[in-house]
Amino acid sequence: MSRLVMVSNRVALPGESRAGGLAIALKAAMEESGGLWFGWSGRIAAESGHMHEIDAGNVRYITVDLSEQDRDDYYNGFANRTLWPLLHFRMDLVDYSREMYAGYLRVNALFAERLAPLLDEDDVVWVHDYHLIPLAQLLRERGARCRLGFFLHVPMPSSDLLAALPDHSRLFEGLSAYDLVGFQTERDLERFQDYVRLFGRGRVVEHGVLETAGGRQLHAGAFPISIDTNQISTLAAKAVGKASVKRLAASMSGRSLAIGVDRLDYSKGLPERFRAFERYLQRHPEQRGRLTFLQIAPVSRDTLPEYRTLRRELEQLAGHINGTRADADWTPVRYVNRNYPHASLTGFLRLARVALVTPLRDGMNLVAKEFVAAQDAEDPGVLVLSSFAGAARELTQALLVNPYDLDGVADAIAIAVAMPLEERRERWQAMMRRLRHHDITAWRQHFLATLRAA
Ligand SMILES: O=P(O)(O)OC[C@H]1O[C@H](O[C@H]2O[C@H](CO)[C@@H](O)[C@H](O)[C@H]2O)[C@H](O)[C@@H](O)[C@@H]1O
Ligand SMILES: O=c1ccn([C@@H]2O[C@H](COP(=O)(O)OP(=O)(O)O)[C@@H](O)[C@H]2O)c(=O)[nH]1
Repeated sequence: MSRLVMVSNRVALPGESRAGGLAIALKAAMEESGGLWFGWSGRIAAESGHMHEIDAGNVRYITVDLSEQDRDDYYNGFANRTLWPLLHFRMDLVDYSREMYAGYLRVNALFAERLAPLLDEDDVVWVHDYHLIPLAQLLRERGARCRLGFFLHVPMPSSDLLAALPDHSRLFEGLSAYDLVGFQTERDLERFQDYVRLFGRGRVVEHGVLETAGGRQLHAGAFPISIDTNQISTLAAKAVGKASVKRLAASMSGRSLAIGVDRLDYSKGLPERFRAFERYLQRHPEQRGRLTFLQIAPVSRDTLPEYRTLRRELEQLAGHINGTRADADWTPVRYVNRNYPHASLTGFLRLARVALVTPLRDGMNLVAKEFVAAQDAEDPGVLVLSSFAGAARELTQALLVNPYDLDGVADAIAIAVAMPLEERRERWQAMMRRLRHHDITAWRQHFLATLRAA
């Protein structure tokens, strides 16, 4: 069997636990299959390029340090201030400069330089996410002849938005050096095909087979990422015995819990969610005091101005809602900027009657899937899910909402709180069937089998 080489900006090193779906999903996939995981060490050094090696179980981790300048231009800059907002349909937040783009290409070239000598011809290399779009081309230029696949974890936006990026054709034509390009959903794939046809100087030979300007054929498909369903389910059942979970349960004083769990990111629709919860309290005064909303929001990319502004806005909103709506013995919103490990987080999810997963745009959203897997089959909670999350394509039995429609989200919360047990069970069973079948192992195997056959 050929060796699997995963490449991603963020590598989940042994013992590390930090919010972020890509790292959590790849960790599960990597531990199952073994191989090499290559990426940024997360460390800053005087110069870029120093490598670290760790062997743990069947996985070898090789990571590279970056200089402050490279981190700022590549990760903070072009990846997270240009591509991230663009790919999440937020043109208003896109910040582009040639310097940042040059830094992005420089770090991709450095990764290719360090990785190419480690590759064998029969390796299968799987590159992840928008940080590393040009990597295949740079590896090929350095002699890599193995299979190369790419998976985009974030949405692929409408082609008109992509076309607004300076130098977009150079960037996206780089994808043609891969043998297979994977997206989260069919919609993402369709939008990419539109881009290739309308702006990418290429042609759609047939659905899933593209020809680029240079005449190279490339396969593309939808591969919705998932979770380790059994593991989350088992962990959640065990977690209810943990002290942190028991304390949360005791603190509810018989009230129901609504939960949100998201990195503190503007794509997650948190201000809109807080306002929708406030709207629920206004529109349903009879339910006042019956539901407490716990939002767990570990800080993310917190040196970037957009993220700091969001943090201030949420602090104000939580303060405003609590100041105007709380009672002496009830605080409507609990807002926590901590990162919890899965061992307790899954227990929190299991305690909740309602989960609010209402991103404005999200590639997939693993929290939505984890919430379903964490439920007690006898008394499952209700998922309120944005139709703009990739997960909504699969979890169709959730209460699907438009996160911009505050009244609609408020009504969905009220419906969720009042939903009879029978209906909750039916919806949950259908979603759980899907997740048992389409788990992280199925995702990895499907992508790799398609890549090997491409
Ligand atoms: O590494 P960070 O900059 O701290 O950000 C965390 C990750 O955020 C994004 O996650 C995406 O991948 C998830 C799994 O496929 C998906 O469910 C979610 O919708 C996406 O937002 C980002 O794409 C990753 O590269 C980051 O590591
Ligand atoms: O305190 C926290 C908050 C989140 N997460 C995890 O971070 C991941 C978030 O992935 P998702 O796909 O929902 O969004 P992303 O952050 O990748 O955009 C999920 O596995 C969460 O369980 C976590 O471990 N601890």
